[in-house]
Amino acid sequence: MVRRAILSVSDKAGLVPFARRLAARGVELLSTGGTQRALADAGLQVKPVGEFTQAPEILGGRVKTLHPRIHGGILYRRGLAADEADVKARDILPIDLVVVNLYPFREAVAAGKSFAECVEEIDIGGPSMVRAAAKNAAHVAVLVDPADYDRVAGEIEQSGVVGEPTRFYLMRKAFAHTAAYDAAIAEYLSSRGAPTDKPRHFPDVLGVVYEKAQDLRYGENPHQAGAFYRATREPAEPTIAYAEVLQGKELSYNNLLDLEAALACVKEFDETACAVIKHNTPCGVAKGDTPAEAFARARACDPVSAFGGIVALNRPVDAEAAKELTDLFLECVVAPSYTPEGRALLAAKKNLRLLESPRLAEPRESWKRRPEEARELRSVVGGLLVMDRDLGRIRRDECQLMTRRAPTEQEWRDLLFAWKVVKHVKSNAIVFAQGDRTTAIGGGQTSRVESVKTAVMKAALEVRGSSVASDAFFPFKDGVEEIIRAGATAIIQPGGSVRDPEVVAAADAAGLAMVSTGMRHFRH
Ligand SMILES: NC(=O)c1ncn([C@@H]2O[C@H](COP(=O)(O)O)[C@@H](O)[C@H]2O)c1NC=O
Repeated sequence: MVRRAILSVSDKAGLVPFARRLAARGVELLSTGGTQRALADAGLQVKPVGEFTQAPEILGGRVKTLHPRIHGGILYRRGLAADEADVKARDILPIDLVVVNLYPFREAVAAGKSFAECVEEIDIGGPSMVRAAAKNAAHVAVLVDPADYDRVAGEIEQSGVVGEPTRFYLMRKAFAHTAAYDAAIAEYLSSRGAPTDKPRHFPDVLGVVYEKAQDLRYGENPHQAGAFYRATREPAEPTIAYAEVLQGKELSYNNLLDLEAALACVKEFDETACAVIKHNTPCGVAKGDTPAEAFARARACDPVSAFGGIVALNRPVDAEAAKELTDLFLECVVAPSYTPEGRALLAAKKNLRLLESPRLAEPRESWKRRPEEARELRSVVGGLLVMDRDLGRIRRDECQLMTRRAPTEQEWRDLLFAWKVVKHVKSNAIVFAQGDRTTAIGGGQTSRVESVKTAVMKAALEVRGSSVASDAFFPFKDGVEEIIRAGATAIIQPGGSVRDPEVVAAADAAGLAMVSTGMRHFRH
């Protein structure tokens, strides 16, 4: 029976209605300063912790619940003679429900508060109660997330107790909560040698705590088990990790990888755009006046590869786009939303996995990244490689002209389009583009010239007159010569090869325009 609850929360969302439901079931409420005031202001009967412990809050709130009457009441093993004798001898009353969420330490760091202010936001009493209650989950329920209030209140209303499955669910959640909290503190402290130091870009300790979103049928191949973990807090930018699955077969490991690649590619564009991905690399990218047109143009770049592809669109899918999409066998589609007609048409393709990522429709400026979201992690055996995500973008005025001839206006448009796409193609990467669409893509080859040849060999569209992006410099002039042979007229590339003079001479001899970005976009 839940007789007594302690409530001590920084995030007061949902607190009052929840406490009201507890009080209605006769649960005695104990609470700390701010939480107690919030409850009392709402007209609830609530006992201040200081009154319960006969020890007032001291040190400006640093010590409020750290008391044997609180921790004894939480931790004693109900029914164990020795513990029962202890609590009786010391007049310790049971606390069967602990409702706590912690000082907003991460928010203080994100807000750029001083070291001393951030340290003051390290919660001590809260995690102690959470850990105590979680340890004693055989007898006590612990709530760290307002999303769970309703479930717990419902159980207490039904039976007066919180059932064992819920208590153990809450126990797991509580330790994950304190682990993530402590990991954030460790990472913050290890990112500087002394309080006044400027934080290091990469901390000495990486606080990586992810929660399992789902077990996957298997990993990259059926003999490899797989699971998908996601950050405990949803990022502000569009992400596959928090996209809603509207229909279709279960997502696989490879689907998730490809969806991430598709999403990353369309996120480059503010205008209506579509990316078709196969094996984690684009096989067609295009802008269009409508989503339907963008998809049709992207698909046409490599219609053979588009079969079984993964598609991302950055505009709502309407009936017209849905008709185009259902015309082809696709594995997955992700878009910011679907019109009811679009949704109904796509529903006919039962296996097609349909995902909705509403943040795709929000302006790029609102995609504010926390530091950990600007990092990319990859594992090696026994280690993690960490780097900044490739968020590099180039403006036209940042490019340097390498050749005698400068690009025409149309070529500039095509070059900058191709440059946005080439970043997402596996290295060595070569992208031909013309008229806001890719006309040929060559990637994943072990030499640059091979990537050019692959692009041209596979081209389903006319490549003559295209402009070309290369993700890294040309080590030899052979790649450029192949581009010239294909009839392309302009090139954008990082520049910086010792053989740049030969490469430029080849381009000049053919009347090509070539610009350098000074930025490389390897993607291994
Ligand atoms: N010092 C303590 O004994 C203590 N006990 C609970 N807290 C925290 O105080 C916060 C609630 O404070 P208030 O009810 O005053 O708004 C909660 O985030 C809780 O985790 C404490 N604060 C910090 O350690």
